[in-house]
Amino acid sequence: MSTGTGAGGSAWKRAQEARRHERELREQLRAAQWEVRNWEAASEGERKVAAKLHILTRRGWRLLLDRRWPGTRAANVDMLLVGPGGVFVIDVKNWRHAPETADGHLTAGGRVCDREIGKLLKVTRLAENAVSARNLSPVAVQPLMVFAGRSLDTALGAVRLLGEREVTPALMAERTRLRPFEVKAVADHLESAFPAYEDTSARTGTTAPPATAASVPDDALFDVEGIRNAAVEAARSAPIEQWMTFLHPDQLALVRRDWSGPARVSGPAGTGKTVVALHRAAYLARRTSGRILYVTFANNLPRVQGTFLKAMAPAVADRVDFHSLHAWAGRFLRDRGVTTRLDHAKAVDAFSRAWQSHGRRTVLETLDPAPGYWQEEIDYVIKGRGITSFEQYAPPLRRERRRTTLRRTHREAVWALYQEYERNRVAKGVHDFNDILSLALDEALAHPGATPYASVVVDEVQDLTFVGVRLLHALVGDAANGLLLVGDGQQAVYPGGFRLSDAGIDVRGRGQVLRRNYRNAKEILDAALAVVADDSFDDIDGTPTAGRRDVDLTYGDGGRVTRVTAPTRAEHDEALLAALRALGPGAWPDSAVLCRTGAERERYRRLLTRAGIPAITLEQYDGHPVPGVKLGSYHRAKGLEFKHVHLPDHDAPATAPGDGTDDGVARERRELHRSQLFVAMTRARDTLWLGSFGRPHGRGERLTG
Ligand SMILES: Nc1ncnc2c1ncn2[C@@H]1O[C@H](COP(=O)(O)OP(=O)(O)OP(=O)(O)O)[C@@H](O)[C@H]1O
Repeated sequence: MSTGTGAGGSAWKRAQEARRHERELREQLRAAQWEVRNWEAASEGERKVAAKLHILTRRGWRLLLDRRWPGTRAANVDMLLVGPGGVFVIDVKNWRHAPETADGHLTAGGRVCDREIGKLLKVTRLAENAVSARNLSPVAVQPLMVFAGRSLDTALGAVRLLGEREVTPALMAERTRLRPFEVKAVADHLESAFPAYEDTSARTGTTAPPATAASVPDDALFDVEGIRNAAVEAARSAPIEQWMTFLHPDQLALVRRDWSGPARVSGPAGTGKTVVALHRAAYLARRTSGRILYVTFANNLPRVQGTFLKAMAPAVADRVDFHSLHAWAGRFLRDRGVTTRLDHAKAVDAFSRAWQSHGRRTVLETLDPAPGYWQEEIDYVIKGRGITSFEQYAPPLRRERRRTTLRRTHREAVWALYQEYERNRVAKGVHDFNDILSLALDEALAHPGATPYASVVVDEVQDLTFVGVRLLHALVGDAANGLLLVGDGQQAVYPGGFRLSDAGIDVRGRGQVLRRNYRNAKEILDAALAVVADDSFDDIDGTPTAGRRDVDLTYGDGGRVTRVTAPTRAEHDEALLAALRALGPGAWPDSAVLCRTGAERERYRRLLTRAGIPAITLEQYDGHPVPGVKLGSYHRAKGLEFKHVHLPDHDAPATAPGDGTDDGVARERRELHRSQLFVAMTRARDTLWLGSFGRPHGRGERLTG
């Protein structure tokens, strides 16, 4: 065995490598100190920090020293640093007393120094403004206050406070968001936007420093090991996604906009609404000392979106709370000391009993003999809209997105069923999901200002109920930049609906529509739009919208839609497995199998397991990459996307032929099915697999175009 191959040998090699690296870093620091030595505008402290940061310029960063603050005659910006980790606006402090942070204030030696923070934030805004011309999101611009001669790493609101020792490792550890040509373009742009204040040509001096023993730094504030670890860490982590840094000018304008009250962002599938919502949440978090609440309906999405925000804006991520609406409402009530007893199973039982005594053999059965439709009527129309008296429910109440005409006699029967359900539920001493929202709304209205939220961002708003939206509105009211509602009425996957104006939310003049699709290949979007082409819908702001909408595509041609029709279910399933195997394990993490129901999802989970194809459910997925195919229902797939999407049995009929369902009810159900299928299809970026198989009684309907 030769030396260097055993464990001891490789440890020796590593130690040698570490020593070489340390020597190199110390030489670099010495060279950097030499380069900034003539920087006369700077204090000694600034020079020390600049020398530390100068080391980064060997790793693709650009350091701009002592820049003029545009629009002022005398003010300056100590440093602007642009590199793989983004743009940093740096204020160097060389204070006699150690900086301290408490209760949101910065102090030193008993003196409050908040003005310094305010000044840095102001100049950061100017830098944000400048780089927006390069389509950079504000999240890519971070304010740093660096303390010469100190060792610390903390934050005050959006400002990170670092010691001279910590600053270099901290910046090296930032995940990569700019590629070399982008660093150059952004730095060049900033160089002209923030002109040099003094003649800082000394920073570009190239004369080699004399290699005397006296100039070798022996500096406790130079963290060689920290730098080495940060470099290893940075090399290990993948660059963050492009959309986490760069936005389309239309998106950027929305993210940075000042809204005088509640606002609405809509747009067809894949047009970057969630991207705008996430950047907006980060932007708002930077501008307020309050917290931001980011809410969706589905309970798996908050985890995923929280993971994304952490990657794109780690400095503010801890001030944005991601929750599903119901989970948040439950927590809010608990915090307020309101007792609740949410018990879905018992509530369902209360309804079943009510149906037995007040639904069956009534006029309701002539429209739909199955109880599901009537339970939805109670959940989404009556309780979802907070209706508490028959007078409110009686005609002419518009039942949004409910196609079936309910005459007065029908509504009376529904009301009797509802009252019986409520009696049964109360007798069991339990609450249903709608009760939780209503209780939370009452609590929020009774105690305005009871939550710490400065702003609320709602994603997938079309799936919330009227009461849910009112609750979120109640948290911030009509405050400027308070409520942002993001979503697309075409992607509603639950029955029923509401209009914002009925909820007292006025977004007139504050609504924006996004039109550029960044997700789907053309063939996929065409196939999906064909499904809903004839289904016009009313958006929550009341705008009537045609099913087929104008969308600008980012990805032109390309993409593949595969339709497989098998004679039997077994052959259909085999074809699905063959399609997954053809993709291969490398593609599985960005592939999904989506099903209409949870039961179907379980069925396909078993199928994949038996076939040896690893799979994780969307309930388990939190936005971090994991090996294996994602498996979930259409409902759970909302807001997500995958390179390859498979929809087995995608055209299963919404209603069985001859089951006694009224035409209106059947039509409504088919429409909802099409919306759900549309959502599932538009999750696909590159390939879409649509499976169907012959059913004994035929398909019952034709779903796809
Ligand atoms: N400016 C951008 N540059 C590059 N990609 C972008 C940009 N904006 C959005 N995207 C990408 O477009 C895709 C769709 O974005 P997003 O999920 O925000 O759309 P959406 O409108 O919320 O979609 P849906 O309503 O269908 O859920 C994502 O892959 C996102 O990364």
